[in-house]
Amino acid sequence: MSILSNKKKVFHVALRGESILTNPHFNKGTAFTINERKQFGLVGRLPYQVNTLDEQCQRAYDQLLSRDTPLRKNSFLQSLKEQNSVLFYQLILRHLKELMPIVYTPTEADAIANYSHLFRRSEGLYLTLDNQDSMEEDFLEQIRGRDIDLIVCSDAEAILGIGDQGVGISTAKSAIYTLLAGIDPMKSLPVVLDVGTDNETLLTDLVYVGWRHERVRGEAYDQFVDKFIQLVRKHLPHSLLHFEDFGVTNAQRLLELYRDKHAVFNDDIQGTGAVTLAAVMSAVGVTKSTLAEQRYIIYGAGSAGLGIARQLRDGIVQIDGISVDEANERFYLIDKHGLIKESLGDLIRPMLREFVRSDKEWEGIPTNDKGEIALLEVVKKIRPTVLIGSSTNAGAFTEEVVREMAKGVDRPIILPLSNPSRLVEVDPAKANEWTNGKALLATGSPFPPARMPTGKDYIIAECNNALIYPGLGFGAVLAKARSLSDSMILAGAQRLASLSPALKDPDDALLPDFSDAPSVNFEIAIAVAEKAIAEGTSNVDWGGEEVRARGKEMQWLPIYGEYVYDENGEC
Ligand SMILES: NC(=O)c1ccc[n+]([C@@H]2O[C@H](COP(=O)([O-])OP(=O)(O)OC[C@H]3O[C@@H](n4cnc5c(N)ncnc54)[C@H](O)[C@@H]3O)[C@@H](O)[C@H]2O)c1
Ligand SMILES: O=C(O)C[C@H](O)C(=O)O
Ligand SMILES: [Mn+2]
Repeated sequence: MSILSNKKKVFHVALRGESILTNPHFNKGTAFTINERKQFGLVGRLPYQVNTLDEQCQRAYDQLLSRDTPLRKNSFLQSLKEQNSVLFYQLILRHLKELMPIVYTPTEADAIANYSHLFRRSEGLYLTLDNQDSMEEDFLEQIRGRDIDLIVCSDAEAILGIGDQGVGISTAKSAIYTLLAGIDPMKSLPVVLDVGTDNETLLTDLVYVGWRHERVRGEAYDQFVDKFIQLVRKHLPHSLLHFEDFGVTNAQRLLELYRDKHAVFNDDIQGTGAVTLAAVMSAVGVTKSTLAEQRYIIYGAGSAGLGIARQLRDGIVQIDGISVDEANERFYLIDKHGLIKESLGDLIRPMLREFVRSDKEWEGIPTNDKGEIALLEVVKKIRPTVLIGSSTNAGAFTEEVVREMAKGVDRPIILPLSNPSRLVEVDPAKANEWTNGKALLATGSPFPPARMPTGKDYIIAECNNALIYPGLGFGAVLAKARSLSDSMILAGAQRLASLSPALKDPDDALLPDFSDAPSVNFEIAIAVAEKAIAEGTSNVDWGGEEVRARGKEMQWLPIYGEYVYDENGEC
C-alpha cells in the first residue's frame, strides 16, 4: 500500500530534508507537524506556522482565483500537482464542478496543444521510438519499487478533436482515475508513446519537446507498440492497460489485437460507447420507449462513433432481446464521405462493415456530385429519433437539420459529443430553442443549462467518458480481473443509467451531474467488479457484500497520514 493512502495511519518514510519537500507524493508543505519537522530535518526549511489541509486548500484556491484565464488556472494546478499531490486532489475535489473543466475538457485541449510551451516538469514515462533500444531499462527505472495497477498510454495521434499533438493526454486521464475513482496515484502510470508527429506547427516549433520526426506508421509502429505491450505483460501482468486518443487506423485494431492477451481498454471506443448507452437508456426512459424502437444516426464514424454504434447495438441485443442483424438495421452511420453505404467501397473501414447500408435503399435520394448523401437527406428519409455527433465537425447539426429531425419525432434525442466545446456539433441552447424545448440533450464537454419555453432551466448532461471510465477501470482493478469484458462494461453502463436524474424527473438531466462523479464512478466500479466475479474473470476469493467494503478499502483519498522517519521506510 502506498504512502499516501489515508487507510494507513502512520507511514514510515526514508526521505529527509529537501528530498521530501520536493517529492509531490510525500510533501505536505506547511502541513508537516512540529514533530515531523524535527524528524525530517524540516524545522529551518519551513516557515513557523503549521497549517491544516483546510487552510492550505483555502490559500491554494485564492491563488488559483488570481489566475485570470482557464489555461493559466490549468498551469497553476499542474504546478500544484508537481508540488503536493494530496493538496492538488483535495482542492479539485472540493471544487469539482468548477475545476473539472480546467483540468479536463475543454481547457485540457489548450494545455495539450501548448504542452511544449507550458512544460515545466516531466511526469510519467516517455517512450520514444528513437530510444526503443533502452525501452525495458527505461520502463523498469520508472516503475521501480511501485506496484502499478493501471497504465494509461497514448500515441497522441487523435487528441480529443484537435488531432495529432505529438505528446500529451495520458497524465490528464490518469489524474481523473485518482480524482473520480480513487486510484492511488503511486499505482498508476501515464505513458507517452512518442512515434513522431505530422503536426507541422509542432515540427517547426523550436521548443517542441517531443521527437521531431514524421509520425512513424506501419510495421515499425506496430513493433514499437508491441514491444511496449510485451513489457507490460512481462512486468505488470495484472495491470489494466488503458489506450487513449490513438488514431482511427490503430485504435480498434490494437484493441482487437491485444484484448485476449492482457486486460486492455480503449476509452474512446469502449468508454464513450458505455457512457452514451447510459445517456440513451435514460432518454428512452423519458420517452417511455425502448432502445430497439429508435432509429439512430451516428455522425462521425471514427473511434468514438464506431464504439458508440457497437455499444448501443449490443445494448439493444442484450436488453431488448432482438438479434444482432435486426439491431444493426437501426443504425445509419455518416462519415466524411456522407452516409456509409455499399458504393463507398474501399472508403469504408473494414470495422464498419456491419453497419453499411445498401445502395438500393437509397436510390432516388439526392446526392452531391461525388454521389455522397449528406446528413440532412438521411434525416429526411429515415426520421431518426436519436442523433449522435462524434465527428469533430463543429456546427454540423444545423438549424435545418435539427428542425427537420423535430418534424419526425416528439422528443428528439440529440447528443453532440465532440470535444472540446468549440467543436460541438450544435450548441445545446440552440438545439433546445429550435425544438421548443423538446430535445433531450447531452454534450461531451460542459455547457450551461438551456432555458426552456416554460422559463425553467434544462440541465445539459455531460456525456463524457470520464463519467464512466474511472469506475470501469477501478472495478476491474478491484476484482483483479483478467480482462475488462463487454459484459463488465455493459454492467457499468446499466448502473450508470440507473443513477440518471431523468429517471425520477423527466425534465431533469439525462446523466448524473459531474459534481457526483466520484460516488457515481464508485457505484459503476462495484457493478463491474460484481460482474467480473460472477462471470469468473476475477482473481479474488471474495464477493457479495464484501465487494463494496473492499472497494472502499482500496480507494485512495487525498488526506495526509502521519509520518515517522525510518531509514528503511518508503521513499
Ligand atoms: N464525449 C466523449 O466522451 C467523447 C469520447 C471520445 C471522443 N469524443 C469526441 O469525438 C470526436 C471524434 O473522436 P474520435 O476519437 O472518434 O476521432 P476519430 O478521428 O477516430 O473520428 C472522427 C471521425 O469523424 C469523421 N469526420 C471528420 N469530419 C467529418 C465530417 N465533416 N462529417 C462527417 N464525419 C466527419 C472522420 O472521418 C472520422 O471517422 C472528437 O471531437 C472527440 O473529442 C468525445
Ligand atoms: O477527453 C475527453 O474529454 C473525452 C474523450 O476521451 C475525447 O477524446 O474527447
Ligand atoms: Mn479521448
